[in-house]
Amino acid sequence: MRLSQVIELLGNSVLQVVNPGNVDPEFDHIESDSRGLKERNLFICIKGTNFDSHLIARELQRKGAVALVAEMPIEDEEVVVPIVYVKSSRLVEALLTMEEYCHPYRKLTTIGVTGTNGKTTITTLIYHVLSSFERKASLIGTVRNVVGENIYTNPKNTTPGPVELAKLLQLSTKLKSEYFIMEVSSHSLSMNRVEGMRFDVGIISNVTRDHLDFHPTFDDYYRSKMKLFSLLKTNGIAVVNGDKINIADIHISRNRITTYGFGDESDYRIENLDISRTGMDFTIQTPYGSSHRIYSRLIGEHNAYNIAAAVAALNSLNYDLDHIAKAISSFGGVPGRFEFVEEATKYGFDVVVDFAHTPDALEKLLKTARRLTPGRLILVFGAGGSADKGKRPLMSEVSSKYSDVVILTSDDPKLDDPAEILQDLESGVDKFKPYLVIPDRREAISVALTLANRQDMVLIAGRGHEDFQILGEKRIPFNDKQVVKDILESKFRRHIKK
Ligand SMILES: CC(=O)N[C@H]1[C@@H](OP(=O)(O)OP(=O)(O)OC[C@H]2O[C@@H](n3ccc(=O)[nH]c3=O)[C@H](O)[C@@H]2O)O[C@H](CO)[C@@H](O)[C@@H]1O[C@H](C)C(=O)N[C@@H](C)C(=O)N[C@H](CCC(=O)O)C(=O)O
Ligand SMILES: Nc1ncnc2c1ncn2[C@@H]1O[C@H](COP(=O)(O)OP(=O)(O)OP(=O)(O)O)[C@@H](O)[C@H]1O
Repeated sequence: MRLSQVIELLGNSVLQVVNPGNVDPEFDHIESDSRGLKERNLFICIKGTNFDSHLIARELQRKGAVALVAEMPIEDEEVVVPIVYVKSSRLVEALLTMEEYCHPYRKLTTIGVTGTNGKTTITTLIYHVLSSFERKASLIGTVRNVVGENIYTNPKNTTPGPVELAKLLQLSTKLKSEYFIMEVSSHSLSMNRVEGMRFDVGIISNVTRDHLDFHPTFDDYYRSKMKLFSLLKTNGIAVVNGDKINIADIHISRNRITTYGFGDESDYRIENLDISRTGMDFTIQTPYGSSHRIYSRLIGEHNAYNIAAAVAALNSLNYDLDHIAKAISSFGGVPGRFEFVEEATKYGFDVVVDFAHTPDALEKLLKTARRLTPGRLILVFGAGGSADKGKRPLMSEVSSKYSDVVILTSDDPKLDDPAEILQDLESGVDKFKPYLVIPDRREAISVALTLANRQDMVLIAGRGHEDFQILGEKRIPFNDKQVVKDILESKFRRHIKK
Protein backbone atom coordinates (compact mmCIF):
# COMPACT_ATOMS: atom_id res chain seq x y z
CA MET A 1 0.00 0.00 0.00
CA ARG A 2 1.15 3.56 -0.63
CA LEU A 3 0.91 6.54 1.69
CA SER A 4 -1.27 8.46 -0.77
CA GLN A 5 -3.82 5.63 -0.58
CA VAL A 6 -3.86 5.87 3.20
CA ILE A 7 -4.41 9.60 3.04
CA GLU A 8 -7.25 9.13 0.59
CA LEU A 9 -8.78 6.38 2.72
CA LEU A 10 -8.67 8.48 5.87
CA GLY A 11 -10.33 11.43 4.14
CA ASN A 12 -11.44 14.03 6.67
CA SER A 13 -9.54 12.35 9.49
CA VAL A 14 -6.33 13.82 8.04
CA LEU A 15 -5.55 17.25 9.46
CA GLN A 16 -2.20 17.91 7.80
CA VAL A 17 0.69 16.16 6.07
CA VAL A 18 4.21 17.42 6.75
CA ASN A 19 7.48 16.39 5.05
CA PRO A 20 5.49 15.07 2.06
CA GLY A 21 8.63 14.75 -0.12
CA ASN A 22 8.56 13.77 -3.76
CA VAL A 23 8.10 10.05 -3.35
CA ASP A 24 4.94 8.33 -2.32
CA PRO A 25 6.34 5.78 0.15
CA GLU A 26 5.13 2.22 -0.07
CA PHE A 27 4.81 0.07 3.03
CA ASP A 28 3.82 -3.51 3.69
CA HIS A 29 2.57 -3.35 7.27
CA ILE A 30 0.91 -0.96 9.69
CA GLU A 31 2.51 -1.00 13.11
CA SER A 32 1.66 0.80 16.35
CA ASP A 33 4.10 -0.88 18.71
CA SER A 34 7.73 0.21 18.43
CA ARG A 35 8.80 -3.21 19.65
CA GLY A 36 7.38 -4.84 16.56
CA LEU A 37 8.43 -2.14 14.07
CA LYS A 38 10.30 -3.34 10.97
CA GLU A 39 11.55 -1.77 7.74
CA ARG A 40 8.87 -0.71 5.26
CA ASN A 41 6.29 -0.20 8.03
CA LEU A 42 3.90 2.69 8.43
CA PHE A 43 3.98 3.59 12.12
CA ILE A 44 1.04 4.99 14.09
CA CYS A 45 2.17 7.00 17.12
CA ILE A 46 -0.09 6.57 20.15
CA LYS A 47 0.04 8.32 23.49
CA GLY A 48 -0.99 5.74 26.08
CA THR A 49 -1.02 5.67 29.84
CA ASN A 50 2.45 4.15 30.08
CA PHE A 51 4.11 4.95 26.80
CA ASP A 52 4.08 7.75 24.25
CA SER A 53 5.62 6.80 20.94
CA HIS A 54 5.42 10.40 19.61
CA LEU A 55 8.46 10.98 21.81
CA ILE A 56 10.61 8.46 19.97
CA ALA A 57 9.89 9.54 16.40
CA ARG A 58 13.58 9.70 15.52
CA GLU A 59 14.10 6.11 16.66
CA LEU A 60 11.03 4.99 14.74
CA GLN A 61 12.48 6.53 11.59
CA ARG A 62 15.83 4.85 12.24
CA LYS A 63 14.15 1.48 12.67
CA GLY A 64 12.60 1.75 9.23
CA ALA A 65 9.24 3.55 9.49
CA VAL A 66 8.58 4.95 6.02
CA ALA A 67 6.03 7.41 7.38
CA LEU A 68 4.39 8.29 10.69
CA VAL A 69 0.79 8.90 11.66
CA ALA A 70 0.58 11.18 14.69
CA GLU A 71 -1.91 13.21 16.68
CA MET A 72 0.59 15.30 18.62
CA PRO A 73 3.29 17.61 17.27
CA ILE A 74 6.59 15.94 16.44
CA GLU A 75 9.10 18.75 16.65
CA ASP A 76 12.29 17.00 15.76
CA GLU A 77 14.15 18.39 12.76
CA GLU A 78 15.87 15.09 12.21
CA VAL A 79 12.57 13.44 11.46
CA VAL A 80 12.26 13.77 7.70
CA VAL A 81 9.81 11.00 6.83
CA PRO A 82 6.27 12.14 6.02
CA ILE A 83 4.06 12.71 9.07
CA VAL A 84 0.30 12.46 8.65
CA TYR A 85 -1.42 14.37 11.46
CA VAL A 86 -4.81 13.07 12.47
CA LYS A 87 -7.32 13.84 15.19
CA SER A 88 -7.24 10.38 16.77
CA SER A 89 -4.37 7.95 16.28
CA ARG A 90 -6.34 5.13 17.88
CA LEU A 91 -9.18 5.64 15.42
CA VAL A 92 -6.74 5.52 12.53
CA GLU A 93 -5.10 2.43 14.01
CA ALA A 94 -8.47 0.69 14.08
CA LEU A 95 -9.39 1.72 10.52
CA LEU A 96 -6.04 0.92 8.92
CA THR A 97 -5.59 -2.35 10.77
CA MET A 98 -8.92 -3.62 9.51
CA GLU A 99 -7.98 -2.45 6.01
CA GLU A 100 -4.72 -4.40 6.24
CA TYR A 101 -6.62 -7.52 7.31
CA CYS A 102 -9.20 -7.02 4.52
CA HIS A 103 -12.24 -6.57 6.78
CA PRO A 104 -12.77 -10.21 7.81
CA TYR A 105 -15.94 -9.28 9.75
CA ARG A 106 -17.68 -8.95 6.38
CA LYS A 107 -17.64 -12.73 6.04
CA LEU A 108 -19.11 -13.25 9.51
CA THR A 109 -22.39 -12.57 11.24
CA THR A 110 -21.17 -10.31 14.01
CA ILE A 111 -22.93 -9.77 17.33
CA GLY A 112 -21.65 -7.13 19.76
CA VAL A 113 -22.95 -6.87 23.31
CA THR A 114 -22.47 -3.83 25.49
CA GLY A 115 -23.88 -2.76 28.87
CA THR A 116 -22.63 -2.42 32.42
CA ASN A 117 -23.72 -5.91 33.44
CA GLY A 118 -24.74 -9.02 31.58
CA LYS A 119 -22.33 -8.95 28.63
CA THR A 120 -20.57 -12.22 29.44
CA THR A 121 -23.82 -13.99 30.25
CA ILE A 122 -25.56 -12.85 27.06
CA THR A 123 -22.63 -13.60 24.75
CA THR A 124 -22.03 -17.03 26.30
CA LEU A 125 -25.71 -17.88 26.07
CA ILE A 126 -25.87 -16.91 22.39
CA TYR A 127 -22.73 -18.94 21.76
CA HIS A 128 -24.30 -21.93 23.51
CA VAL A 129 -27.52 -21.72 21.52
CA LEU A 130 -25.71 -21.36 18.20
CA SER A 131 -23.44 -24.28 19.10
CA SER A 132 -26.45 -26.41 19.85
CA PHE A 133 -27.72 -25.55 16.35
CA GLU A 134 -24.31 -26.83 15.23
CA ARG A 135 -23.36 -23.41 13.94
CA LYS A 136 -19.71 -22.47 14.23
CA ALA A 137 -19.18 -19.38 16.32
CA SER A 138 -16.33 -17.46 17.96
CA LEU A 139 -16.74 -15.96 21.41
CA ILE A 140 -14.75 -12.98 22.66
CA GLY A 141 -15.00 -11.57 26.18
CA THR A 142 -13.88 -11.25 29.77
CA VAL A 143 -13.65 -14.90 30.70
CA ARG A 144 -12.16 -16.38 27.54
CA ASN A 145 -11.77 -16.05 23.79
CA VAL A 146 -12.83 -19.08 21.78
CA VAL A 147 -12.08 -19.45 18.09
CA GLY A 148 -12.59 -22.92 16.68
CA GLU A 149 -10.77 -25.33 18.93
CA ASN A 150 -8.55 -22.55 20.27
CA ILE A 151 -9.39 -21.29 23.74
CA TYR A 152 -7.49 -18.31 25.11
CA THR A 153 -8.19 -17.89 28.81
CA ASN A 154 -7.73 -14.75 30.92
CA PRO A 155 -7.64 -12.27 28.05
CA LYS A 156 -5.86 -9.00 28.84
CA ASN A 157 -8.90 -6.96 27.89
CA THR A 158 -12.61 -7.73 27.66
CA THR A 159 -12.56 -6.21 24.20
CA PRO A 160 -9.28 -6.69 22.35
CA GLY A 161 -7.30 -3.88 20.74
CA PRO A 162 -7.52 -3.45 16.95
CA VAL A 163 -4.66 -5.75 16.00
CA GLU A 164 -5.72 -8.63 18.23
CA LEU A 165 -9.31 -8.16 17.15
CA ALA A 166 -8.39 -8.29 13.47
CA LYS A 167 -6.35 -11.44 14.08
CA LEU A 168 -9.23 -13.11 15.93
CA LEU A 169 -11.61 -12.19 13.11
CA GLN A 170 -9.18 -13.47 10.51
CA LEU A 171 -8.67 -16.75 12.38
CA SER A 172 -12.45 -17.09 12.69
CA THR A 173 -12.90 -16.87 8.94
CA LYS A 174 -10.00 -19.24 8.36
CA LEU A 175 -11.56 -21.80 10.69
CA LYS A 176 -14.93 -21.30 9.02
CA SER A 177 -16.77 -19.67 11.89
CA GLU A 178 -20.07 -18.23 10.79
CA TYR A 179 -20.70 -16.06 13.84
CA PHE A 180 -18.47 -13.75 15.85
CA ILE A 181 -19.99 -12.88 19.23
CA MET A 182 -18.15 -10.34 21.34
CA GLU A 183 -18.41 -8.21 24.44
CA VAL A 184 -17.88 -4.56 23.62
CA SER A 185 -16.79 -2.60 26.66
CA SER A 186 -17.27 1.14 27.07
CA HIS A 187 -13.48 1.49 27.28
CA SER A 188 -13.12 -0.09 23.86
CA LEU A 189 -15.80 2.12 22.35
CA SER A 190 -14.30 5.20 23.90
CA MET A 191 -10.79 4.24 22.75
CA ASN A 192 -11.98 3.35 19.24
CA ARG A 193 -10.71 -0.23 19.51
CA VAL A 194 -13.62 -1.61 17.46
CA GLU A 195 -14.11 1.33 15.13
CA GLY A 196 -12.78 -0.71 12.20
CA MET A 197 -15.46 -3.36 12.37
CA ARG A 198 -19.22 -3.50 11.83
CA PHE A 199 -21.94 -5.51 13.56
CA ASP A 200 -25.02 -7.31 12.29
CA VAL A 201 -26.53 -7.17 15.77
CA GLY A 202 -25.74 -4.75 18.59
CA ILE A 203 -27.18 -5.54 22.02
CA ILE A 204 -27.33 -3.23 25.02
CA SER A 205 -28.31 -4.68 28.41
CA ASN A 206 -28.24 -1.69 30.77
CA VAL A 207 -26.10 1.27 31.82
CA THR A 208 -25.63 1.86 35.51
CA ARG A 209 -22.87 3.35 37.61
CA ASP A 210 -19.38 1.97 36.88
CA HIS A 211 -16.01 2.96 35.45
CA LEU A 212 -16.24 6.61 36.46
CA ASP A 213 -12.49 6.53 36.92
CA PHE A 214 -12.02 6.17 33.18
CA HIS A 215 -15.08 8.10 32.02
CA PRO A 216 -15.19 11.69 33.30
CA THR A 217 -18.99 11.63 33.73
CA PHE A 218 -21.86 9.16 33.65
CA ASP A 219 -23.06 10.87 30.49
CA ASP A 220 -19.73 10.18 28.81
CA TYR A 221 -19.97 6.53 29.92
CA TYR A 222 -23.53 6.27 28.60
CA ARG A 223 -22.64 7.89 25.29
CA SER A 224 -19.65 5.57 24.85
CA LYS A 225 -21.98 2.59 25.09
CA MET A 226 -24.32 4.12 22.51
CA LYS A 227 -21.44 4.29 20.01
CA LEU A 228 -21.99 0.59 19.39
CA PHE A 229 -25.03 1.47 17.32
CA SER A 230 -23.04 3.68 14.98
CA LEU A 231 -21.02 0.56 14.15
CA LEU A 232 -23.95 -1.49 12.84
CA LYS A 233 -23.82 -2.85 9.30
CA THR A 234 -26.25 -1.19 6.88
CA ASN A 235 -29.14 -3.45 7.82
CA GLY A 236 -27.81 -4.27 11.27
CA ILE A 237 -30.26 -4.32 14.14
CA ALA A 238 -30.18 -3.01 17.69
CA VAL A 239 -31.49 -5.28 20.45
CA VAL A 240 -32.28 -3.09 23.40
CA ASN A 241 -33.44 -3.58 26.97
CA GLY A 242 -36.45 -1.30 26.66
CA ASP A 243 -36.99 -1.14 30.42
CA LYS A 244 -33.52 0.33 31.01
CA ILE A 245 -32.54 2.21 27.88
CA ASN A 246 -34.35 5.04 26.17
CA ILE A 247 -34.60 3.99 22.54
CA ALA A 248 -34.64 7.65 21.53
CA ASP A 249 -30.92 7.61 22.38
CA ILE A 250 -30.31 5.10 19.60
CA HIS A 251 -30.05 6.99 16.39
CA ILE A 252 -31.20 4.44 13.85
CA SER A 253 -34.64 3.91 12.39
CA ARG A 254 -37.21 2.39 14.76
CA ASN A 255 -37.78 -0.60 12.49
CA ARG A 256 -34.18 -1.66 13.09
CA ILE A 257 -34.64 -1.61 16.89
CA THR A 258 -35.97 -4.63 18.77
CA THR A 259 -36.73 -4.25 22.45
CA TYR A 260 -37.03 -6.75 25.27
CA GLY A 261 -38.08 -6.51 28.91
CA PHE A 262 -41.03 -6.73 31.25
CA GLY A 263 -42.59 -3.51 29.98
CA ASP A 264 -45.83 -3.65 27.99
CA GLU A 265 -44.14 -1.96 25.04
CA SER A 266 -41.41 -4.59 24.73
CA ASP A 267 -41.22 -6.47 21.43
CA TYR A 268 -40.04 -9.54 23.36
CA ARG A 269 -41.98 -9.37 26.60
CA ILE A 270 -41.10 -11.39 29.70
CA GLU A 271 -44.10 -12.59 31.71
CA ASN A 272 -44.91 -14.88 34.65
CA LEU A 273 -41.39 -15.23 35.98
CA ASP A 274 -41.04 -18.00 38.51
CA ILE A 275 -37.71 -18.48 40.29
CA SER A 276 -36.51 -21.39 42.39
CA ARG A 277 -33.14 -22.54 43.71
CA THR A 278 -32.64 -24.84 40.74
CA GLY A 279 -33.66 -22.47 37.98
CA MET A 280 -36.47 -20.35 36.66
CA ASP A 281 -39.12 -20.28 34.03
CA PHE A 282 -41.04 -17.55 32.30
CA THR A 283 -42.97 -16.81 29.13
CA ILE A 284 -41.75 -14.72 26.25
CA GLN A 285 -44.36 -13.00 24.11
CA THR A 286 -42.95 -12.23 20.69
CA PRO A 287 -43.72 -9.34 18.35
CA TYR A 288 -45.41 -11.92 16.10
CA GLY A 289 -48.00 -12.74 18.73
CA SER A 290 -46.62 -16.12 19.71
CA SER A 291 -45.83 -17.10 23.27
CA HIS A 292 -43.06 -19.44 24.41
CA ARG A 293 -42.23 -20.95 27.77
CA ILE A 294 -38.55 -20.69 28.68
CA TYR A 295 -36.91 -22.83 31.34
CA SER A 296 -33.39 -22.01 32.44
CA ARG A 297 -30.93 -23.03 35.11
CA LEU A 298 -29.93 -19.36 35.38
CA ILE A 299 -31.48 -17.60 38.33
CA GLY A 300 -32.75 -14.07 38.89
CA GLU A 301 -34.72 -11.34 37.20
CA HIS A 302 -31.49 -9.94 35.76
CA ASN A 303 -30.90 -13.28 34.06
CA ALA A 304 -34.43 -13.26 32.65
CA TYR A 305 -33.37 -10.01 30.96
CA ASN A 306 -30.15 -11.64 29.73
CA ILE A 307 -32.05 -14.59 28.30
CA ALA A 308 -34.59 -12.29 26.64
CA ALA A 309 -31.71 -10.38 25.02
CA ALA A 310 -30.32 -13.61 23.59
CA VAL A 311 -33.76 -14.75 22.47
CA ALA A 312 -34.52 -11.46 20.74
CA ALA A 313 -31.15 -11.43 18.97
CA LEU A 314 -31.36 -15.04 17.81
CA ASN A 315 -34.99 -14.80 16.76
CA SER A 316 -34.12 -11.68 14.78
CA LEU A 317 -31.47 -13.80 13.05
CA ASN A 318 -34.31 -16.14 12.05
CA TYR A 319 -33.79 -18.91 14.58
CA ASP A 320 -36.95 -20.65 15.61
CA LEU A 321 -38.07 -19.74 19.11
CA ASP A 322 -39.05 -23.20 20.25
CA HIS A 323 -35.61 -24.44 19.27
CA ILE A 324 -33.97 -21.49 21.00
CA ALA A 325 -35.98 -22.27 24.15
CA LYS A 326 -34.84 -25.89 24.06
CA ALA A 327 -31.19 -24.90 23.72
CA ILE A 328 -31.50 -22.39 26.57
CA SER A 329 -32.78 -25.10 28.89
CA SER A 330 -29.49 -26.96 28.53
CA PHE A 331 -27.33 -23.93 29.31
CA GLY A 332 -25.44 -24.58 32.53
CA GLY A 333 -24.52 -20.97 33.25
CA VAL A 334 -21.33 -18.94 33.30
CA PRO A 335 -18.72 -19.81 35.92
CA GLY A 336 -18.85 -17.41 38.85
CA ARG A 337 -22.29 -15.98 38.07
CA PHE A 338 -24.81 -16.97 40.76
CA GLU A 339 -22.88 -20.20 41.10
CA PHE A 340 -23.78 -22.42 44.06
CA VAL A 341 -20.99 -24.18 45.90
CA GLU A 342 -22.82 -27.45 46.15
CA GLU A 343 -20.47 -28.82 48.82
CA ALA A 344 -22.08 -26.39 51.31
CA THR A 345 -25.60 -27.77 51.10
CA LYS A 346 -24.83 -30.71 53.35
CA TYR A 347 -24.24 -28.22 56.15
CA GLY A 348 -27.75 -26.86 55.72
CA PHE A 349 -26.94 -23.49 54.19
CA ASP A 350 -26.16 -22.18 50.73
CA VAL A 351 -23.03 -20.55 49.43
CA VAL A 352 -23.16 -18.59 46.19
CA VAL A 353 -20.26 -17.01 44.31
CA ASP A 354 -21.09 -14.09 42.02
CA PHE A 355 -19.19 -11.58 39.90
CA ALA A 356 -21.29 -8.59 41.07
CA HIS A 357 -18.97 -5.59 41.38
CA THR A 358 -21.27 -2.67 40.76
CA PRO A 359 -24.05 -1.26 42.95
CA ASP A 360 -26.70 -2.42 40.49
CA ALA A 361 -25.32 -5.95 40.17
CA LEU A 362 -25.12 -6.26 43.96
CA GLU A 363 -28.71 -5.16 44.29
CA LYS A 364 -29.84 -7.69 41.69
CA LEU A 365 -27.81 -10.42 43.35
CA LEU A 366 -29.18 -9.72 46.82
CA LYS A 367 -32.78 -9.40 45.66
CA THR A 368 -32.50 -12.75 43.90
CA ALA A 369 -30.89 -14.33 46.95
CA ARG A 370 -33.64 -12.97 49.18
CA ARG A 371 -36.30 -14.67 47.07
CA LEU A 372 -34.60 -18.02 47.65
CA THR A 373 -33.53 -17.76 51.27
CA PRO A 374 -35.71 -18.22 54.36
CA GLY A 375 -32.74 -17.45 56.64
CA ARG A 376 -30.21 -14.64 56.70
CA LEU A 377 -28.10 -13.28 53.86
CA ILE A 378 -24.45 -13.00 54.80
CA LEU A 379 -22.58 -11.02 52.20
CA VAL A 380 -18.80 -10.95 51.74
CA PHE A 381 -17.53 -8.37 49.29
CA GLY A 382 -14.91 -5.72 48.57
CA ALA A 383 -14.07 -3.34 45.76
CA GLY A 384 -11.33 -3.49 43.16
CA GLY A 385 -8.41 -1.10 43.21
CA SER A 386 -7.43 1.33 40.45
CA ALA A 387 -11.11 1.70 39.60
CA ASP A 388 -14.09 3.97 40.16
CA LYS A 389 -13.73 4.92 43.84
CA GLY A 390 -17.09 6.68 43.91
CA LYS A 391 -19.00 3.43 43.52
CA ARG A 392 -17.57 1.96 46.74
CA PRO A 393 -19.90 3.57 49.32
CA LEU A 394 -22.83 3.01 46.95
CA MET A 395 -22.04 -0.71 46.88
CA SER A 396 -22.03 -0.75 50.68
CA GLU A 397 -25.35 1.11 50.91
CA VAL A 398 -27.00 -1.48 48.70
CA SER A 399 -25.33 -4.30 50.62
CA SER A 400 -26.53 -3.07 53.99
CA LYS A 401 -30.01 -2.49 52.65
CA TYR A 402 -30.56 -5.99 51.32
CA SER A 403 -28.41 -8.28 53.49
CA ASP A 404 -28.43 -9.19 57.17
CA VAL A 405 -24.70 -9.34 57.79
CA VAL A 406 -22.07 -7.58 55.70
CA ILE A 407 -18.41 -8.55 55.77
CA LEU A 408 -16.20 -6.04 54.01
CA THR A 409 -12.99 -7.48 52.66
CA SER A 410 -10.38 -7.11 49.94
CA ASP A 411 -11.38 -7.73 46.35
CA ASP A 412 -8.54 -7.03 43.94
CA PRO A 413 -6.79 -4.00 45.44
CA LYS A 414 -4.01 -3.84 42.85
CA LEU A 415 -1.81 -0.85 43.66
CA ASP A 416 -4.41 0.84 45.92
CA ASP A 417 -4.07 0.62 49.68
CA PRO A 418 -6.52 -2.11 50.81
CA ALA A 419 -7.14 -0.18 54.05
CA GLU A 420 -8.23 2.90 52.09
CA ILE A 421 -10.61 0.85 49.94
CA LEU A 422 -12.12 -0.61 53.09
CA GLN A 423 -12.53 2.88 54.56
CA ASP A 424 -14.36 3.99 51.41
CA LEU A 425 -16.60 0.94 51.66
CA GLU A 426 -17.20 1.41 55.35
CA SER A 427 -18.32 5.00 54.80
CA GLY A 428 -21.41 3.67 53.00
CA VAL A 429 -22.31 0.83 55.29
CA ASP A 430 -25.34 1.04 57.64
CA LYS A 431 -23.73 1.24 61.09
CA PHE A 432 -26.95 0.09 62.77
CA LYS A 433 -26.78 -3.31 61.09
CA PRO A 434 -24.22 -6.03 61.79
CA TYR A 435 -21.04 -5.66 59.75
CA LEU A 436 -17.42 -6.71 60.00
CA VAL A 437 -14.26 -5.53 58.30
CA ILE A 438 -11.85 -8.37 57.61
CA PRO A 439 -9.16 -7.36 55.09
CA ASP A 440 -7.94 -10.88 54.35
CA ARG A 441 -10.44 -12.38 51.89
CA ARG A 442 -9.84 -15.99 52.89
CA GLU A 443 -10.42 -15.12 56.54
CA ALA A 444 -13.53 -13.10 55.66
CA ILE A 445 -14.97 -16.07 53.80
CA SER A 446 -14.07 -18.37 56.65
CA VAL A 447 -15.85 -16.14 59.18
CA ALA A 448 -18.93 -15.89 56.94
CA LEU A 449 -19.12 -19.67 56.74
CA THR A 450 -18.73 -19.94 60.47
CA LEU A 451 -21.58 -17.47 61.03
CA ALA A 452 -23.95 -19.31 58.71
CA ASN A 453 -26.80 -21.25 60.25
CA ARG A 454 -29.28 -23.59 58.62
CA GLN A 455 -31.28 -21.91 55.83
CA ASP A 456 -28.89 -18.96 55.58
CA MET A 457 -27.12 -18.00 52.39
CA VAL A 458 -23.52 -16.82 52.23
CA LEU A 459 -22.89 -14.67 49.18
CA ILE A 460 -19.36 -14.04 48.05
CA ALA A 461 -19.40 -11.24 45.54
CA GLY A 462 -16.99 -9.46 43.27
CA ARG A 463 -14.49 -12.01 41.98
CA GLY A 464 -16.76 -14.61 40.35
CA HIS A 465 -14.71 -16.92 38.13
CA GLU A 466 -11.41 -15.06 38.66
CA ASP A 467 -8.58 -17.18 39.91
CA PHE A 468 -6.25 -14.49 41.19
CA GLN A 469 -6.03 -11.41 43.37
CA ILE A 470 -3.59 -8.59 42.74
CA LEU A 471 -2.16 -7.26 45.97
CA GLY A 472 0.32 -4.48 45.24
CA GLU A 473 2.68 -5.86 42.61
CA LYS A 474 1.90 -9.46 43.52
CA ARG A 475 -0.60 -11.63 41.70
CA ILE A 476 -1.65 -14.43 44.00
CA PRO A 477 -3.80 -17.42 43.06
CA PHE A 478 -7.26 -17.03 44.61
CA ASN A 479 -10.59 -18.45 43.55
CA ASP A 480 -13.60 -17.84 45.78
CA LYS A 481 -15.27 -21.15 45.01
CA GLN A 482 -12.11 -23.13 45.64
CA VAL A 483 -11.45 -21.24 48.85
CA VAL A 484 -14.95 -22.07 50.10
CA LYS A 485 -14.44 -25.73 49.26
CA ASP A 486 -11.04 -25.77 51.00
CA ILE A 487 -12.46 -24.15 54.13
CA LEU A 488 -15.44 -26.50 54.21
CA GLU A 489 -13.09 -29.45 53.71
CA SER A 490 -10.69 -28.61 56.48
CA LYS A 491 -10.85 -25.87 59.05
CA PHE A 492 -14.57 -25.26 58.80
CA ARG A 493 -15.51 -28.74 59.99
CA ARG A 494 -14.17 -27.88 63.43
CA HIS A 495 -16.27 -24.70 63.65
CA ILE A 496 -19.61 -26.09 62.59
CA LYS A 497 -22.30 -26.53 65.22
CA LYS A 498 -24.16 -29.70 64.31
C1 LIG B 1 -6.52 2.39 30.23
C2 LIG B 1 -6.58 1.39 29.16
O1 LIG B 1 -7.63 0.97 28.77
N1 LIG B 1 -5.41 0.98 28.64
C3 LIG B 1 -5.38 0.09 27.50
C4 LIG B 1 -4.43 0.68 26.49
O2 LIG B 1 -3.19 0.73 27.06
P1 LIG B 1 -2.30 2.01 26.93
O3 LIG B 1 -2.70 2.83 25.77
O4 LIG B 1 -2.26 2.71 28.20
O5 LIG B 1 -0.93 1.32 26.58
P2 LIG B 1 0.53 1.88 26.75
O6 LIG B 1 1.30 0.78 27.34
O7 LIG B 1 0.60 3.24 27.36
O8 LIG B 1 0.98 2.00 25.21
C5 LIG B 1 0.51 3.03 24.34
C6 LIG B 1 0.95 2.72 22.93
O9 LIG B 1 2.37 2.67 22.85
C7 LIG B 1 2.77 1.46 22.25
N2 LIG B 1 4.06 1.07 22.82
C8 LIG B 1 4.16 0.64 24.10
C9 LIG B 1 5.37 0.27 24.63
C10 LIG B 1 6.53 0.34 23.83
O10 LIG B 1 7.66 0.01 24.21
N3 LIG B 1 6.37 0.78 22.54
C11 LIG B 1 5.18 1.15 22.04
O11 LIG B 1 5.09 1.56 20.89
C12 LIG B 1 1.64 0.47 22.52
O12 LIG B 1 1.58 -0.55 21.54
C13 LIG B 1 0.43 1.37 22.45
O13 LIG B 1 0.00 1.49 21.12
O14 LIG B 1 -4.39 -0.08 25.32
C14 LIG B 1 -3.99 -1.45 25.55
C15 LIG B 1 -4.04 -2.16 24.21
O15 LIG B 1 -5.31 -2.01 23.63
C16 LIG B 1 -4.92 -2.10 26.56
O16 LIG B 1 -4.53 -3.42 26.80
C17 LIG B 1 -4.94 -1.30 27.84
O17 LIG B 1 -5.88 -1.87 28.74
C18 LIG B 1 -5.49 -2.01 30.08
C19 LIG B 1 -4.73 -3.33 30.22
C20 LIG B 1 -6.74 -2.06 30.96
O18 LIG B 1 -6.75 -2.57 32.03
N4 LIG B 1 -7.81 -1.58 30.49
C21 LIG B 1 -9.07 -1.66 31.21
C22 LIG B 1 -9.33 -0.33 31.87
C23 LIG B 1 -10.11 -1.97 30.19
O19 LIG B 1 -10.01 -1.57 29.06
N5 LIG B 1 -11.11 -2.70 30.56
C24 LIG B 1 -12.23 -2.98 29.70
C25 LIG B 1 -13.28 -3.79 30.40
C26 LIG B 1 -13.72 -3.25 31.70
C27 LIG B 1 -14.99 -3.93 32.17
O20 LIG B 1 -15.93 -4.06 31.39
O21 LIG B 1 -15.04 -4.26 33.37
C28 LIG B 1 -11.79 -3.83 28.52
O22 LIG B 1 -12.42 -3.74 27.46
O23 LIG B 1 -10.88 -4.63 28.68
N1 LIG C 1 -28.74 -7.93 33.22
C1 LIG C 1 -28.13 -7.70 34.37
N2 LIG C 1 -28.47 -6.63 35.15
C2 LIG C 1 -27.84 -6.37 36.32
N3 LIG C 1 -26.87 -7.14 36.82
C3 LIG C 1 -26.48 -8.21 36.09
C4 LIG C 1 -27.08 -8.54 34.84
N4 LIG C 1 -26.49 -9.64 34.37
C5 LIG C 1 -25.54 -9.98 35.24
N5 LIG C 1 -25.54 -9.14 36.29
C6 LIG C 1 -24.61 -9.11 37.44
O1 LIG C 1 -23.33 -8.79 36.91
C7 LIG C 1 -22.41 -9.82 37.19
C8 LIG C 1 -21.51 -10.02 36.00
O2 LIG C 1 -22.28 -10.56 34.94
P1 LIG C 1 -21.65 -10.67 33.50
O3 LIG C 1 -20.28 -11.23 33.61
O4 LIG C 1 -22.60 -11.33 32.59
O5 LIG C 1 -21.55 -9.12 33.12
P2 LIG C 1 -20.45 -8.31 32.32
O6 LIG C 1 -21.16 -7.16 31.72
O7 LIG C 1 -19.76 -9.21 31.36
O8 LIG C 1 -19.46 -7.86 33.47
P3 LIG C 1 -17.97 -7.23 33.30
O9 LIG C 1 -18.02 -6.17 32.28
O10 LIG C 1 -17.66 -6.70 34.63
O11 LIG C 1 -17.10 -8.38 32.89
C9 LIG C 1 -23.22 -11.05 37.51
O12 LIG C 1 -22.50 -11.90 38.37
C10 LIG C 1 -24.45 -10.43 38.16
O13 LIG C 1 -24.21 -10.13 39.51
